[in-house]
Amino acid sequence: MPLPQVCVCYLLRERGGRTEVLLGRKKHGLGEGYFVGLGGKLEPGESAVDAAVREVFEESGVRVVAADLEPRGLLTYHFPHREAWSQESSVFVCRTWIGEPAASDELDPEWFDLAAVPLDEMWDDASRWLPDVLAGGSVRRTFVFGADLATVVEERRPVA
Ligand SMILES: CNc1ncnc2c1ncn2[C@@H]1O[C@H](COP(=O)(O)OP(=O)(O)OP(=O)(O)O)[C@@H](O)[C@H]1O
Repeated sequence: MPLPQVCVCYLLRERGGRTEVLLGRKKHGLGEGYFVGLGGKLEPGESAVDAAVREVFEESGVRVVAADLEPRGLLTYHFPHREAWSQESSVFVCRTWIGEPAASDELDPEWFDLAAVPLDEMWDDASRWLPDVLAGGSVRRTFVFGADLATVVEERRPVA
């Protein structure tokens, strides 16, 4: 069975010569309480890019267009102790949008300097790839979570 597909999109802006990323504490659902980027599940037949455009709008009220989304990779999450949580996430970064981020049912968006991303309040895998992606990199990685459903117990990179 293919894994359920989700997407995440990190909005980046420049402020005073520094780069900031838009995150928010997830109000409910998978990962409740963690700081996350904007994103969610793909609808049937929807591409990851189209889902990211839709989710960014639903969760923050800002409009991005598909051509401005920079694809930055694919993450596979395995939860052997809770198979329903296993999923695959397409990762995007976006620097152009219309509107001002506003609170939604999903999260209250906040800007963070890239040097102050709250990695200790995010999913455990984030510290292993997010700083690099926000600095311009890409990621292709598989993370396996343990029985506590929170700790990464194994990390795999694709064989070259
Ligand atoms: C396990 N380690 C993880 N580390 C970092 N980020 C993770 C994650 N696991 C899920 N994510 C992100 O969470 C969103 C999907 O979550 P999910 O609950 O399926 O979606 P959400 O409730 O927002 O869905 P809808 O808005 O209903 O579509 C999506 O952005 C996805 O990239």
